[in-house]
Amino acid sequence: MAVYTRLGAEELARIIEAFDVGTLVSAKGIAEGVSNSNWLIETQRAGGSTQRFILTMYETRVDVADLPFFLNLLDHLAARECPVPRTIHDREGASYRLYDGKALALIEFLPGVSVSEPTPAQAHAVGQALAQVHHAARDFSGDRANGMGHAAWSELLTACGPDALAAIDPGLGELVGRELPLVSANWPAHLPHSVIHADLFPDNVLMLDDRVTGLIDFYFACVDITAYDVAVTHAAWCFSPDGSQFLPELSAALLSGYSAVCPLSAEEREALPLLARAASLRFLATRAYDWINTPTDALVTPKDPMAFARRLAFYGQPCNAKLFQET
Ligand SMILES: Nc1ncnc2c1ncn2[C@@H]1O[C@H](COP(=O)(O)OP(=O)(O)OP(=O)(O)O)[C@@H](O)[C@H]1O
Ligand SMILES: N[C@@H](CCO)C(=O)O
Repeated sequence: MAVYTRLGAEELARIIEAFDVGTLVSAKGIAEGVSNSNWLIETQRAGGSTQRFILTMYETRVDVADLPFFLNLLDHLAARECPVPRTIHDREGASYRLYDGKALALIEFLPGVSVSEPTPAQAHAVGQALAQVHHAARDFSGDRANGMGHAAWSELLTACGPDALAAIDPGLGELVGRELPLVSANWPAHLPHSVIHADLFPDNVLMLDDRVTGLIDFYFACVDITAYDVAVTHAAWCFSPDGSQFLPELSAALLSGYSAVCPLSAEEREALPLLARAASLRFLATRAYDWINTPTDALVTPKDPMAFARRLAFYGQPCNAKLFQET
């Protein structure tokens, strides 16, 4: 249950009064998500029309200093027709407010659901939407380093320690020990950079049939290698959830959707197998760390690190490098 902060009806009504959105008529805590507290808010204008919003209270993971980057980015992308929620500024024009020492923001509610068994048509639409974001962000002036780059994966995996990794799986330490230095040594830093989402998993995409209605949860967004975001999205969408099965039709559809909007250069395609190994390491690292460090009585169930160890092993096989080449 991801509502860490309890807010009473009167408190919520006072918070909503700071925005020119009418009066609060309902507020429901949202169970999905693990990082922040989220409420689905409904308000009513004097004329009787109702509107829905998402109220987010940022808990420990998001640094308040990064909020202008995330929230300005949403407004920049929304203004360029990307399917992302607009932020609602308060009556003083601020995109977030502080309440009881925590930051909160009100954003547009978007319809749609997160799919759990994507079809090729849906993967194609997601590829297109990702490329649309990369394209629309080209003239975004904000800058933010990737806090979840290879230094962070190394640190997290070192903090796990060999014994804990071996307890997850006997072969995990060896896999990580081989892949981490390989990815660092071959990092294609010369490739084009842009603002990237960096976490575009199915649960961060809202869809209606084959249409993307919302890309959400931009709280890992940063400036990094553009093709790395394609690799992250590929790793997130093109396998069975446990990583044991590669889904070639989803892969082809995602890549063709992306390239229809932003063609991938030969150099980017060449680098994608390595970037996909990097993406697998990134999620393996955070998942392994959480697996080891989440108390057994916590409300949140940690995600399986092996699902990304399997992806890492898949992308590391030379015969699979060709899947990123144009077909
Ligand atoms: N703009 C929106 N429109 C509609 N629903 C939304 C919107 N933003 C968030 N949601 C809903 O709230 C849920 C939680 O949002 P989100 O994924 O941003 O939470 P989080 O705790 O920050 O995420 P995570 O655990 O993935 O880091 C989503 O799964 C979705 O159901
Ligand atoms: N999307 C990530 C969690 C947020 O970084 C995962 O599935 O491991």
